[in-house]
Amino acid sequence: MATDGQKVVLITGCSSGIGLRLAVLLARDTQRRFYVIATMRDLRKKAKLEEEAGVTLHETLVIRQLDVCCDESVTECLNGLQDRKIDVLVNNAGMGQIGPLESLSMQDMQKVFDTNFFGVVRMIKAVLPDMKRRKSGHIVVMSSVMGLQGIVFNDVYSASKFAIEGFCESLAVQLLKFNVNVSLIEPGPVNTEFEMKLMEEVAKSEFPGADADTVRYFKDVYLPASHEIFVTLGQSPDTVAKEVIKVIAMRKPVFRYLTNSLYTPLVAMKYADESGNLSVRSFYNLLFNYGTIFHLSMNLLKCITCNCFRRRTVTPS
Ligand SMILES: NC(=O)C1=CN([C@@H]2O[C@H](COP(=O)(O)OP(=O)(O)OC[C@H]3O[C@@H](n4cnc5c(N)ncnc54)[C@H](OP(=O)(O)O)[C@@H]3O)[C@@H](O)[C@H]2O)C=CC1
Ligand SMILES: CC1=C(/C=C/C(C)=C/C=C/C(C)=C/C=O)C(C)(C)CCC1
Repeated sequence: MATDGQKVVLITGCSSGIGLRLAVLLARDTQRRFYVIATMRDLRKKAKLEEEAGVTLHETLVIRQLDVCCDESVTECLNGLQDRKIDVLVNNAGMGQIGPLESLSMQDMQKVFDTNFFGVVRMIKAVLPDMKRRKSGHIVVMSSVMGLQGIVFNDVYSASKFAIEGFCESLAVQLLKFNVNVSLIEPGPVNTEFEMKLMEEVAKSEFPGADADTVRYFKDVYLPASHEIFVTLGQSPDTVAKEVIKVIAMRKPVFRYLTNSLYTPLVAMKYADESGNLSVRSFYNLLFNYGTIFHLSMNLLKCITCNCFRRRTVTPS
């Protein structure tokens, strides 16, 4: 049970990736500021979290079942909490989707919205009455740079994150009246199971309905470039989790938090030219026209981020 003064943090999607690492790092806080309710939809996947939680399990971390797409599961989980009290709700659960639009089924696209948009809406709707009554609370949402700037072949995933951005921007104003804060976290690529799950889907697909040129652009141009982005700019789930902890610990939390400064200029283009041409054409050129420059600049970034440039210039041979 949470002790006085401890913040109760409920996190969705803790079976892997950012959610798992956030749960573990919060539970291991040296000042024991947090009591973590780490949730996942399938408890058969809890072994990894249990292992990484170590001695914090049943102390500052408990594991509960919660599927963000299921009303009963959400109700049951919240009713099982002491006084239904949650200080911080972290909406982390989510799924990606890539590929030519023509080859994706409406059902699969709806699943993305059910998880990334309506899943978050369902969670917020469920905790709101208690937070409003207590006049305290913090709602954190794992959005994405793709909630601010669309990326080719990520049309529906990106739309689901844009949707949650609009929802949160609207809601945040009303909630301030009740002393409830809303924060959007905007990571760029993060090296979790996210990319692998996407590649598994791609490997299974025969791209029904998509023409040969589009499939070629997707497979031979987009996929290698995207992988390069993950390798060069990708953050670790720990890095993102630590940024989230900073936001959770703030007395006056910020509304929007970009975790990856290397990616920020790509998002900023949109605000530099309100016509949208700068970003649309730059992304087009980066993908289709400047293959060599793209490749070189990614390699340069890789060197800067891994620090080998500095080591080479500073360390005498
Ligand atoms: N990785 C990246 O590059 C980026 C990720 N993000 C966002 O970060 C969040 C976490 O992703 P990440 O850790 O990278 O990816 P992972 O795939 O490692 O983790 C996703 C988590 O969400 C869970 N989940 C999916 N659907 C549901 C559901 N219906 N109910 C409950 N849990 C569910 C998964 O559970 P299960 O194991 O059961 O499938 C898993 O625990 C997502 O919202 C994603 O959109 C944002 C920017 C970049
Ligand atoms: C920047 C960039 C690209 C890819 C970006 C990617 C792949 C970003 C992934 C972000 C993720 C995974 C967010 C999750 O929410 C392209 C189109 C290859 C080429 C042009 C420049």
